[in-house]
Amino acid sequence: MTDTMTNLLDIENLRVRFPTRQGHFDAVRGISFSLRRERLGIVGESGSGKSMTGRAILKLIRKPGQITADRMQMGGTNLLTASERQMRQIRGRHASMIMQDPKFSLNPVMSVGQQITEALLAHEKISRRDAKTRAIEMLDAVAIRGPDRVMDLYPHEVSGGMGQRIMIAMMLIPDPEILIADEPTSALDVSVQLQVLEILDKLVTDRGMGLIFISHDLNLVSNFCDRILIMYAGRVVEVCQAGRLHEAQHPYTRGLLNSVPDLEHPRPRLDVLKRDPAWAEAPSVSALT
Ligand SMILES: Nc1ncnc2c1ncn2[C@@H]1O[C@H](COP(=O)(O)OP(=O)(O)OP(=O)(O)O)[C@@H](O)[C@H]1O
Repeated sequence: MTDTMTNLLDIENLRVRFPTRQGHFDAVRGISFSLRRERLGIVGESGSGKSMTGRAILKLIRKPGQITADRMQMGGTNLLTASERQMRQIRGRHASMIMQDPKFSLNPVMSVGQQITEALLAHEKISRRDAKTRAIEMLDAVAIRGPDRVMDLYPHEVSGGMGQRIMIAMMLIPDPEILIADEPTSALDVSVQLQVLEILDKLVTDRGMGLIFISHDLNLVSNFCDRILIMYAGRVVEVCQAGRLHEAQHPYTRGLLNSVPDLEHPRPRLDVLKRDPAWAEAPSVSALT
């Protein structure tokens, strides 16, 4: 049975800092959370520090950006002291990240089939022929119709939704325990969005993965995730169980909820989100479990 109570990840007092001409800018300002085998949503407006949080977990912040924390533990590994070599292994085997636009992540001069096959060969001791069969099975697993044909296509020949599913297939090759998805569906139209979400959902349920789902769309996240961190100005202002979002207390969360159109209870005008400078100064709410 999958152990659902052990934390896959513990992050305490994480900061991401960028030096600037005027001093420094803290994109993430001391946030704490843990991840179990669950769907954890991170929501907030543009610039609130969601992507930097996701990238910091895999130490993918580009220089001169700096990551500091009191603790960053992924299973048995202390991420704070892990070398770049160890981090590459972690990124390959334990945790993967799906970005918003797959076109930037796929190699433009290799066919889809070649990319998946090469990735499989790099991770497993199998023959090229078996790798090809597995690649077709993987495309099939992420609901790609006619996988044989898709194997021969190049990234520019596939649609956004298909590209995103191919990326998910690639990310699953090492069978990671943690998947970080940064706005994975925001470039897709609604029906394709749902297909990609279904695939991610199945992965958490069937493989017992922990998913960090980053989005600016509170509505989407509340339907899809188990627990939600609401970020504002680099801090976590509120933590909610998705099913209890209607009980959210923080005015920023309430504002995000009220600025979403509701088809069942339409309002003549949506609320404009008002901001209070005090929100940015309040201490970050802990989401450790
Ligand atoms: N290299 C950099 N130097 C200075 N500031 C940076 C740098 N990279 C990012 N930032 C700032 O860090 C803040 C957080 O960025 P981040 O990408 O995490 O936001 P986000 O919540 O994911 O927003 P979005 O939804 O737009 O992606 C932003 O204000 C951004 O301008």
